Formats: sequence, C-alpha cells, structure tokens
Amino acid sequence: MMTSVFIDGAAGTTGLEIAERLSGRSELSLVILPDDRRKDDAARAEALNDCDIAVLCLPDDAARAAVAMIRNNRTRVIDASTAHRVAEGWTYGFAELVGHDTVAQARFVANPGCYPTGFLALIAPLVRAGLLPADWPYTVNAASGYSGGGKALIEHFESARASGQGIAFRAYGLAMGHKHVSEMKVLAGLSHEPLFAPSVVDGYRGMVVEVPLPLAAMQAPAGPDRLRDALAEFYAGSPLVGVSTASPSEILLHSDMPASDRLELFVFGSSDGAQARLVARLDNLGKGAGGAAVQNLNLMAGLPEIQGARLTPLG
Ligand SMILES: NC(=O)C1=CN([C@@H]2O[C@H](COP(=O)(O)OP(=O)(O)OC[C@H]3O[C@@H](n4cnc5c(N)ncnc54)[C@H](OP(=O)(O)O)[C@@H]3O)[C@@H](O)[C@H]2O)C=CC1
Ligand SMILES: CC(=O)N[C@@H](CCC(=O)OP(=O)(O)O)C(=O)O
Repeated sequence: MMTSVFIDGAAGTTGLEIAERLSGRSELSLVILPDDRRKDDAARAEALNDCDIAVLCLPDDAARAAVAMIRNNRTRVIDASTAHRVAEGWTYGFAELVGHDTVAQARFVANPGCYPTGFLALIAPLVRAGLLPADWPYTVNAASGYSGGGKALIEHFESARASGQGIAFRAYGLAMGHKHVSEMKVLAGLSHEPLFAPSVVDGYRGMVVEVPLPLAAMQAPAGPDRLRDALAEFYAGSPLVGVSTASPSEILLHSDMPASDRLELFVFGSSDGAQARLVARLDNLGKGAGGAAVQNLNLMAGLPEIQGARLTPLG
C-alpha cells in the first residue's frame, strides 16, 4: 500500500535533505506545498490531515503548532525539531536505542537532535550495561558543520566568507543550558545534565561529538577495550552504526563531505587504561536529522530501515 508523506518545512535545510532522499521512491507518495503556499496555514492543515505520515522540518514553535493542526487520530508524525523529544506521548526516534518495533508502531516520533545522536550512541548502551556510571557529570565536546544551524547559520557563515571575514571556529552555548542537554540526560538515564560545549567549524556538514572519560577517577569497572567491545556488540548487525576497530591518529571532517546517514563510533584509550576519549562522527543532516527521519519513516511504513539511505563512509 502506498504511504503518503507530507514534508512541512520542505524548503529548509533539513526538509530539502529529506525530500532528496524520498524523491523517486515508488512506494511513497510525497506531498510538498508549492513555494507560495508553504506557509499558508489552511494549506498546511489540509496536507497534515490528509497524509499518512507528516515529517515536520520546522522551528520548535511551528512544529508544536503543526501538531495542534492535526484534527484526526490517524496522521502519524515525525518531528525533526526539539519540541517533543522528552514530551509525554512521544517516542524518541533512535531505533537502535529504543527498539525498531517501538518506532515502527509509534504514532508520534521525535527525531533525536544531531549532537545527542552522537552522545547517546556512545553513552547510553554503556550506562545501561553498567560499564559507566549513571551519576557521573559527563562532559561533551562537539564541533558541527554550519548547516547544523539551518538557513540562518548557513547565510551567516557564507556571507562572512564572501566578505573576507570567514569564520574558522565558533564556540557557542557559552551560557550553558543548550536545548539538547535534557534529551541527553533523560535518554541516557543520567542523574546529572552533561556539561555540553558545542562549536561550529567552517565546513557545510559533518560533526564530531566527543566524551572524554577519566576512567580511573570515575572508578569505572571497564577499561577502553571493554567499552569498545561492548559498543561493537550493541551495534552488531546495524547497517547504519559502526564501531571502528582501527586506530586512526586523527578524526577528520572534510569541508566538502558528501551526505551520509552513517554514524561511526571510536574508543581511544591511554596505554594504562586510566583515560579514554569516546568519539562519534556523523553527518548532522544525515543520521543527525534527515537520514534519521527517513530511517524512522521506513520503519513506520513497514519498509526496510535503510531504503533510500545514503551509506557513504564518513572518513
Ligand atoms: N540543520 C540541522 O543539522 C538539524 C536541524 N534539526 C531541526 O530541524 C528543524 C528544521 O531545521 P533546519 O532545516 O536546519 O532549519 P531551516 O531554517 O533551514 O528551515 C526551516 C524551514 O521551516 C520554514 N518555516 C518556518 N516557520 C514556518 C511555518 N510557520 N510554516 C511553514 N514553514 C515554516 C522556514 O521557512 P523560510 O525558508 O521562509 O525561513 C524554513 O524553510 C529545526 O527544528 C532544527 O532544530 C535537527 C537536527 C539537525
Ligand atoms: C550548529 C548549530 O547551531 N546546531 C544547532 C543544533 C541543530 C540541531 O540538532 O537541531 P535540533 O535542535 O532540532 O536538534 C544548535 O546548536 O542549536
């Protein structure tokens, strides 16, 4: 049976990525409003109520308003925004962590944030397995390509470059309280909010999310090798998430990285096992947004999770 999919916000950075991945798929009928009606609430309400699955690629307030426009008990929703990630009645759309069947059966799915995708992929399975403590105040250092901030940040970076005042690195979230901190805490089952230090670099897409661990000071029961093995076991068989056993001396983001829906995890450790650096590399617009939305959509539509996925290596 054909599944009808409406992308609300299809002219935005995430919306365009999802539309590209879905175009040409014969098992889906894609609805995108023309430019002159894409912000017309009557047209949006009609499309939201007519489709089987609505994918919201909107700012948080507009996403909440879109959900309120749904007047039936049938339309299913995938929300790419932060609005519903820890909200009651919503399923957190990280199938590898919450279970593929849980996503497949859900009506309301909140797509994970891009940074939390990296953090949770590393930390949640290890805390669950009792290999890392739930009550440690974790630190998250991360660098994102500038498409992570949507059209406004793309314009900011590209106009700065054009004016000869290009930005190589931007640290932000300096007042703490970034909007991604709650989902990191809740979905990893932590007692404390992580200390989150995000930044943006001069590349369009791609991100590195790192969690440094002073394992000896934490009195963690496992060393780096055991943490890596546990992650490899947890993601064994996943077509999208891989744990690297190679030991690269650097983790790179290229400024012209191709789109990819893959997520790569690394565990580096000191020779005495006292310290480790857990690192995730992903495409903020891939597994961090558009790729995750397509994976969730496939599951909800009863299709193979990687249908239409981009499986290009990130490195
Ligand atoms: N960029 C990323 O890497 C990631 C983004 N996300 C989330 O995805 C969502 C979309 O982000 P992103 O694509 O980056 O943002 P953009 O700003 O690039 O796109 C948002 C789109 O929504 C449109 N829009 C705004 N208000 C309305 C409205 N009331 N009705 C219809 N359309 C509206 C905008 O219109 P206009 O073009 O006129 O401004 C724009 O096209 C956000 O919630 C973001 O946090 C999640 C993970 C990663
Ligand atoms: C580089 C940059 O600005 N990134 C965005 C997060 C992008 C994203 O993940 O959006 P969600 O909040 O919907 O998850 C930020 O830090 O606000």
